[in-house]
Amino acid sequence: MARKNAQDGQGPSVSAEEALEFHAMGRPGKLEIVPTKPMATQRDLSLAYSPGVAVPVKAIAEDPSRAFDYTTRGNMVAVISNGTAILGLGNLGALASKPVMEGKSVLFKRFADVDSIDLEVDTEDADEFINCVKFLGPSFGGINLEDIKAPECFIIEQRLRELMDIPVFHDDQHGTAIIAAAGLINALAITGRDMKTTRLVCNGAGAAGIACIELVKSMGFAPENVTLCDTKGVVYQSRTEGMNQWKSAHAVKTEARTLAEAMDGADVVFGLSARGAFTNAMIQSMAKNPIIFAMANPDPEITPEEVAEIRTDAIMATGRSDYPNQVNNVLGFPYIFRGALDVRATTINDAMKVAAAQALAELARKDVPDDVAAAYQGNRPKFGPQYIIPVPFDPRLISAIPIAVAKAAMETGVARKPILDLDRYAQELSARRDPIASTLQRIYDRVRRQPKRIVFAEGEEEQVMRAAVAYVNQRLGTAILLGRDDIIKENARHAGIDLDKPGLEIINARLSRKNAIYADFLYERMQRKGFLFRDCQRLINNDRNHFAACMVALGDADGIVTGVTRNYSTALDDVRRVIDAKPGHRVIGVSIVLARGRTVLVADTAVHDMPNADQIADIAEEAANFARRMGYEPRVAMLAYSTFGHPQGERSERVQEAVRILDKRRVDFEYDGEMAADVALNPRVMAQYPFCRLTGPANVLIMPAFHSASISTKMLQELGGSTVIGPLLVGLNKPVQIVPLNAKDSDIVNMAAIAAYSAGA
Ligand SMILES: NC(=O)C1=CN([C@@H]2O[C@H](COP(=O)(O)OP(=O)(O)OC[C@H]3O[C@@H](n4cnc5c(N)ncnc54)[C@H](OP(=O)(O)O)[C@@H]3O)[C@@H](O)[C@H]2O)C=CC1
Ligand SMILES: CC(=O)C(=O)O
Ligand SMILES: [Mg+2]
Repeated sequence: MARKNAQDGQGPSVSAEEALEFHAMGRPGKLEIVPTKPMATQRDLSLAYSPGVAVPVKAIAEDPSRAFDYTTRGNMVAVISNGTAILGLGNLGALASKPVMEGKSVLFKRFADVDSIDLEVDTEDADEFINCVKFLGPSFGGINLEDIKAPECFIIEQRLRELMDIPVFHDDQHGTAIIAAAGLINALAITGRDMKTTRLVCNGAGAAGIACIELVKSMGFAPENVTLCDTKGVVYQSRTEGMNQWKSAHAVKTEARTLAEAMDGADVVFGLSARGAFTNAMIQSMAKNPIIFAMANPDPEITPEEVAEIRTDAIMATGRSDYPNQVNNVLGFPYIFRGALDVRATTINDAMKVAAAQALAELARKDVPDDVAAAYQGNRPKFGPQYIIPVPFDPRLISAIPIAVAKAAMETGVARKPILDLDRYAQELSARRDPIASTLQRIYDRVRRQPKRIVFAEGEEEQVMRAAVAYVNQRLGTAILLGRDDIIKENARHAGIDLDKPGLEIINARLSRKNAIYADFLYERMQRKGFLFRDCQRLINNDRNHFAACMVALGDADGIVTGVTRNYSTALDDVRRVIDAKPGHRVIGVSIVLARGRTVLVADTAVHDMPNADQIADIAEEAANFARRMGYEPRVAMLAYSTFGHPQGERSERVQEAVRILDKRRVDFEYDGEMAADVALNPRVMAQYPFCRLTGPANVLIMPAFHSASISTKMLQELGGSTVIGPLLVGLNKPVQIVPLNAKDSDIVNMAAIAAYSAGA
C-alpha cells in the first residue's frame, strides 16, 4: 500500500530520533568482527599464530588459490566508498558515508551470508582512490564500490577491473541496472510493450543512470528511443555544457531540451537523480499505462501518492521499502556476490548481470508458495502492476539469484572453481538464510495488516517509552503507556523522546474512569482467594500489571508487555490473577534461540519448575503448536541427560513416560526421546540411533525442568553468542508478554509485536 511521504526525508516507519538511537545503541555502528576459531589455549595460539600459521603461509605462497581454503578471502567482500554520491544526498565525504557502507556490509551478511567490511577512502582523486584499492586485492574475494559519483566512478571501476583478479562491481551502476532491468522486463510484459519500440527517458546521467540505459540498450531498446537527462536538461547531440564522454555516448538527436519535453509521450521514465525531480505535469504528459521508476533515495523523484492522484494507469516503483515495487540494488548485490564467490569468479561479467536480472524477473512471475507469502505482509502477491519485483525479504532470492549468477560465470569461463552439483548448491544456499529475522519480519508484517492496541504497563520507563514510539512508528497499532501523565511527560522530555503522535496514548491508572469496573472484576475472581475488595481496589489503583491485565481481560486493549521493572515470576503472578490459561491449554514459556544460523525453540523456560510426565507432554504439545504458528514444522526432542535409557535415572524416567503419554495421545507432530542435546541437534550423533523417529535435527527442545531450560538458554546467550527471544508466554487466554528485567527498547518492541501477533485477527 502506498504510504504518505514524511516531511523530513525519513520514511514514515522510522523517525530521525529512532534512526540515531538505533545506530547508537549498544556498540555504536552496525558491525563487529567475531573470530571463527577457538583461541583459548596455548595450542590454539600455536596453531592460529606462530608457529602454526607459518604452514598456511607457505602453502599460499606456493599456490595462491589455497588462500580460499585457509583464510577468510573466499567469503569476504569490501564495501568501498569515498562518499561523493551518498544515496541521493550528494557529496558528503568519506566519513559521512560510513553508515551507508556499514549498512551494505550488514545486508551482505543478512541476506547472503557474505562477510563484509566497509572501507571509506578519503579522496576525491580517482588516481589516488585506484591506487589505494588496487593493493587491497589479496584481502578480499570481491570489491563492491559504492556511492562514488560520476564520472570518476567509471574510470575507477574500469581501472580496478583491469588491475584486480577478483570481481570489482560498482553497485550503483550495475546493481541498480540489474534490478531496474528486471522490473522493466516485467512492467513491459504487463503493459504489452515491445522493447524495440518503447520510449524511455532516464533522468540522472550519473553512475546509476548511465549504467541503466547501457543495460536496457543491450537488452534491445533502440538508442534513438532512449533520452538521457541531467541537471541541464536533455543530453542532446552537440550539447557542450556539463558533458562528459559517458553522457556523449548516449546523446540523441532531438528537439527536446527539457525533462518535461522529453517526458511528453514517453512510455517509461527512470528517476536516478534527486527528490522531487518529476512534476505532476510531466507524469500527466506520459503515454498510456506509463512505467515510472522513481528510484532516488531516500526520497523518490515523485511519490506513489502523488502519481495516484493524477493517474490510475501507471506502474509505479521506488527505491524504498515502504511502497510496493521496491527497485533497489539490495535485491542484487548480496546474491550476485554470493554466486560469484561460490565459483571463485575472477570478475562479474555482463552474462552474470543479465542472468541475475532474468532470474529476478522470473521469480516475480512465479506463484508465491505459502511459506513465502508471509514475506509479503500476508497478502499473497500476484504478478501485476503492484508486484513486478520480489521483496528483499523473499526467502527464495538466496537460492534463485546466486545459482543463476554462478551458472553464467561457469558458462562464460570466469569460474575458477565450478560447481558440479547444482541441486546440492541450492540446498546449501537455502541453509544460509537467517530464519529468525524472517520470523520476526513475518510477525511484524501480519501485525501491520491488523494493528493492535498494546498496553506498555511500565510507561514511565525510558526504554518502554522508546519501544512504544517505535511500535507506533512501525504502524503496528496503538501504544498505551500506563503511568502518571506528568512523570511520563517529564521523563520523555528529559530523554528527548517525542510522545506527541497519533496512536500513542497515556493512561493514568489512578485517574481512569474504568477503575471501579476493573476492581469489581478482580474482586469477583479473587474474593475466595483471600482478597478483600479493598485489596483489589488497591491493586488496580497502584499496580500497573493488574490494571493492564484488566484492560486486556475486558477488551480495552489487545495485549500487554511488561517486566522491565519487576522480576518475571512476580509479573506473571500479577497477570495470572486476572487472566487464565486458554481452556484446555497449559501456560508455558518458549524461548526462540538463534544460534549459528539455525533456530530452535526451547520450552518450558518460564513457568513449570519440575514438571511431571503429564506436564512435560503438555509442554511438548503447546510448544509444537507454537512452532507451527511461527511457521516451523516441529521436530520435538524430549531432552534429558540420558539417551534412550542410558544412563538410567529417575529424572530420565519422567521424560520417557512423557514420550509414552504423547504416543497415547496420538499427537500429529514428530517427537522422540528421551535424548541428550547433542543427539537432538547433531545429525551425526543422532545417526547412532537409527530407530530415532525424528527425520532431522530437532527444532523444538523440551527441557526436563525449568532449571535446565533457564540455565541452558542463558548460557547460550552469554557464552554461545546466540540470540534469544523470550521466554514468550504461550497458552494464556489473552496475549501477555513479560520481558526480562532491564530489557532494551528493541526487545520490548519485539515482545509487543509478538503480543499483538498472538492477539490474532
Ligand atoms: N534505487 C536504487 O537502488 C538506487 C538509487 N540510486 C539513486 O540514484 C540517484 C543518483 O545516484 P548516482 O548515479 O550514484 O549519483 P551520481 O552523482 O553519479 O549522479 C547523479 C546524476 O543525477 C543528476 N541529477 C541530480 N539532481 C538532478 C535533478 N534534480 N534533475 C536532473 N538530474 C539530476 C546529476 O546531473 P549532472 O550530471 O548534471 O550533475 C547526475 O547526472 C541517487 O538519488 C541515488 O539514491 C542510486 C543507486 C541505486
Ligand atoms: C540504493 C543505493 O545504493 C543508493 O541509493 O545509492
Ligand atoms: Mg548506493
